[in-house]
Amino acid sequence: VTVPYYTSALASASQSSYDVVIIGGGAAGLTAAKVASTFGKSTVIVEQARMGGYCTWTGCVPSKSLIAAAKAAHTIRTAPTKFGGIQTSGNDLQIDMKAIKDKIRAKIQHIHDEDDSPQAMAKLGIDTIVGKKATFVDDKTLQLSTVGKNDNDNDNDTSLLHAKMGIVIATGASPMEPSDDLIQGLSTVPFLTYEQIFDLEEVPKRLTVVGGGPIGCELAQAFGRLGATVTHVAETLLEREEPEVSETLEKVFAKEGIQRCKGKVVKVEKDGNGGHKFTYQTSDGSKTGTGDLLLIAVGRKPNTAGFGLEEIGVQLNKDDNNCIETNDKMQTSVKRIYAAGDCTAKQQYTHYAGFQGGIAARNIVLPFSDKGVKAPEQIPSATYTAPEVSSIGLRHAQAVEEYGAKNVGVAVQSMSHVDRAICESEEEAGLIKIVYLKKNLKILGATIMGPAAGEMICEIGVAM
Ligand SMILES: Cc1cc2nc3c(=O)[nH]c(=O)nc-3n(C[C@H](O)[C@H](O)[C@H](O)COP(=O)(O)OP(=O)(O)OC[C@H]3O[C@@H](n4cnc5c(N)ncnc54)[C@H](O)[C@@H]3O)c2cc1C
Ligand SMILES: NC(=O)c1ccc[n+]([C@@H]2O[C@H](COP(=O)([O-])OP(=O)(O)OC[C@H]3O[C@@H](n4cnc5c(N)ncnc54)[C@H](O)[C@@H]3O)[C@@H](O)[C@H]2O)c1
Repeated sequence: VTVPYYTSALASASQSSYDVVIIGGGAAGLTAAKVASTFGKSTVIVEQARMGGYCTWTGCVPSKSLIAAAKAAHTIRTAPTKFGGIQTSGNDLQIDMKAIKDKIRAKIQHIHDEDDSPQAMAKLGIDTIVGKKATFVDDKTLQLSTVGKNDNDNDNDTSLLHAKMGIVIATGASPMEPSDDLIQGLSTVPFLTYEQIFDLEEVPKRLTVVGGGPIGCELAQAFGRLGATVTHVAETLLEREEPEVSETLEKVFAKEGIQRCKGKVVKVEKDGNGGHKFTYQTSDGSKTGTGDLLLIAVGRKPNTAGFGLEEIGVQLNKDDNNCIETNDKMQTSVKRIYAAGDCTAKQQYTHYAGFQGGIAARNIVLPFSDKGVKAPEQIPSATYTAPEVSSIGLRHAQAVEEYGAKNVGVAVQSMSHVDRAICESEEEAGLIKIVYLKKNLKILGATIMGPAAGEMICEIGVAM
């Protein structure tokens, strides 16, 4: 697999001093720039790789596009049983992974060109410097260096950039690649993360997915539906959701033929046939399994190292993967420097990253207006498994812990009683669960599992 990482340096910056300087051209940086520019401030984004960040290139856009293709394959396979009167000729659906990949690439390019590119930014009056890495010199100054040159190169290609009002750090996060202390032998066995998986041109015969978070669950199901024999190793599926979600997803995965290994991978090694063997720890001892291709999806770590943050006094949270500490105005421990998005690791979602970016920029350009705008704690999120899972606020157990069992009510509706779900043949798996305070019926949290759960949760968000 080859992944083109750097776009050509495309500098549209016309000056060396701006009101607001933003590091990172992902969801957080783009929204921060749009807000600062809307307030009439001169604004520049420095992006070391590709405008649009990880969501566009290796995250939401390719994953949701792949999931859509997998859903189409699944619909064709299951239509005869679900709806009757629709015939398919056996089970031999043809999947051309290269063609799917090419389509995904085209969608990425479309979104990049329209929404994220230097040209799109220029139309909004925002300058961009692409292909340069920003490193802090002090709280107002960044040094820019060409990406790809190593530290020992005699790099004449550096310049300084000054921020008159403030800087927003929006540098995102990268896949966690566990050391050999955590997964013995991992460094000796080829594996992929989400940074490479969307470049596959063939459906892997036997795919081992490690990790039961959103990435592991979404991709295990998608590749299963596209024809891979998937082994999914994870203690629990979507452990941050209500227990009913994990239980239901287990049943759905079993029905779709995904082999589940409930435990933690502790060791991997080559199996001698071009594949791998893994050992995982379960409640009743260690077990093994094998596969051809290994996908590691065990979390993402904030990009906060190697560009001078600590040297200028920006505090990192050592207990939380060295994410950047901010107050609720998205301001770091250094007054003129703000941070937003995955590098703050609060919750890693595109919409939240954008929201935080907007708050950071707004608080830079209007520092003296009231007390500043704050980022909310409760945000809706959705995981695009089938059925979709969305949630907001507290889970039942969290609400009980905070308010006491006798004060908390729960309303649960199974999808099997929802007429709309029955019509769509989607009633088998899913629920709507709302957790509330009994005394005033205030909603504390909600979970939806079912078709379009990601859309439906917003209504509850508005109600909250
Ligand atoms: C497979 C996958 C699927 C996902 N699906 C969803 C989804 O469905 N819904 C959802 O809400 N979220 C999803 N996410 C999460 C989402 O992608 C992130 O929350 C979002 O991209 C965060 O945006 P950001 O701006 O903080 O960072 P990023 O998008 O990571 O952007 C950071 C940018 O900063 C640049 N940069 C870093 N350091 C420097 C430097 N020193 N100088 C210059 N530039 C620098 C990087 O090159 C990068 O382009 C998914 C993530 C993955 C991996
Ligand atoms: N639809 C969406 O909004 C969406 C989709 C994908 C990713 N994301 C964002 O990206 C973040 C990162 O996703 P992720 O799924 O990589 O991470 P995650 O942190 O959500 O989940 C990782 C999982 O891997 C497990 N794990 C760790 N080590 C393991 C081992 N050795 N063996 C087996 N399991 C192991 C953990 O217990 C955990 O459950 C998400 O939390 C989310 O914020 C969002």
